[in-house]
Amino acid sequence: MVDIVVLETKENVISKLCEVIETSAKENIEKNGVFNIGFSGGSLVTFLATGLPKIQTDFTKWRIFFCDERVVPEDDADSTYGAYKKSLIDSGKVNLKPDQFITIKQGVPADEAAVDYGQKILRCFPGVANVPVFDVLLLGMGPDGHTCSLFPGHPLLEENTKWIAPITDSPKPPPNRVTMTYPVLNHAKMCVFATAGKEKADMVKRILVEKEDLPAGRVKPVAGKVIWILDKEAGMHIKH
Ligand SMILES: O=C(O)[C@H](O)[C@@H](O)[C@H](O)[C@H](O)COP(=O)(O)O
Repeated sequence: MVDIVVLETKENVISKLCEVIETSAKENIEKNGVFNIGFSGGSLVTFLATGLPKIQTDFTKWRIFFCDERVVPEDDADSTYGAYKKSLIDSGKVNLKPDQFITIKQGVPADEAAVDYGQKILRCFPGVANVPVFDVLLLGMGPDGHTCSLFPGHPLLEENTKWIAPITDSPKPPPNRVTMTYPVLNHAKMCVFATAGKEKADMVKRILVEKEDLPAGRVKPVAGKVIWILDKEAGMHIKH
């Protein structure tokens, strides 16, 4: 099921995004005692740094994974974990500790980091049948329609076995990353795109209106839902 929400401003997108997260966190913590959520990088870092401090939740029950991560040192400006550490942990804005972030192995190449990350995830989902079921995966969409580190025309789009795959030729720098693959994305309970800005409007139209086969458009959880939260600029071609 695909829900599309078009709101006036980027601030409205952030508020709606965090409202959705807050509701899911409450439900999953009440049911399972833990909230397994995946973070992406890019503008989502700022969205969450702005919105998460305002939500009501027990952050100590959160376990945060990465939908994709750059294979760089954590103190590198390109590190997605590094960006969240600075904006959410070091800032003291929310009650999250470093060990609540399931981070990738440092100092190894992408292929080794990917295998290790898949094993780390498996340890967090004991007894998982075939694919871990995340409560929420927060996704971005690049201007080329990529999501996570799944890029148009890349062989990784056809990866249907590995949960986490390496990429060493990312067209979006840096080149070396690990990424969740569609088997994981499409087994989540809920995937959420938070997308703002007129530079995304064309791609949003190609994916959501013209149904072109692009990476972000392939996110369709088999037993879950996907929500696109857009501001009016990114959603200018969406009839609502
Ligand atoms: O680490 C990354 O590069 C991200 O995970 C990436 O997939 C991002 O979500 C999109 O590129 C959208 O980024 P923006 O929202 O900044 O355009």
